[in-house]
Amino acid sequence: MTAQDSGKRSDYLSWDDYFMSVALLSAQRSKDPNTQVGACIVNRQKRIVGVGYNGFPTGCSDEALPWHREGDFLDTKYPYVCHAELNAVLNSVPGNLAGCSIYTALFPCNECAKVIIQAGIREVVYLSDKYAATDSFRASRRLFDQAGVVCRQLKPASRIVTITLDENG
Ligand SMILES: Nc1ccn([C@H]2C[C@H](O)[C@@H](COP(=O)(O)O)O2)c(=O)n1
Ligand SMILES: [Zn+2]
Repeated sequence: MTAQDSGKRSDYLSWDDYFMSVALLSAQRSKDPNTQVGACIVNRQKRIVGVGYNGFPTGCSDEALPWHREGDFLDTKYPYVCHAELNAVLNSVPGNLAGCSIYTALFPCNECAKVIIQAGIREVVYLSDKYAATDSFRASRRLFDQAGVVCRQLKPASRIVTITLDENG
């Protein structure tokens, strides 16, 4: 019997698109007004073992710290925000991340690159590389290259994934 004869749906999400969609859905939780990033860690058995998004550390109010991009360093978000990839690693189910892949909406910065490498993650799948020209992201590339972590930009099969939160489906 062919796939067509079986009646199976043909427009289901690929694994790559599915895991990136989970990362992007997680990003919707971010309070950052400028850039919302989500990350999803997947093990070799294609099981999701951690998700995260960019936000302030637990216990630090989303209203008491600044979300600004400019101004004195201490008056911007940068010294306070935890990146999506860091949170995905820290939120992961206790165990081993060795050999896992991380799906992230935005290519990891150098600080997250160090965490990803040290956690044993071997593949980075990203959607956007909008900060590729900055030193932080150039450093990440260098770290990943040396550590043998494979990076690939996802070219999604489906550009739009629709989720309707409606009790009638
Ligand atoms: N791979 C990345 C890159 C950035 N982030 C977070 C950190 C900030 O909340 C935001 C970047 O802010 P922007 O300079 O674009 O206003 O994105 C991350 O979680 N993961
Ligand atoms: Zn980072």
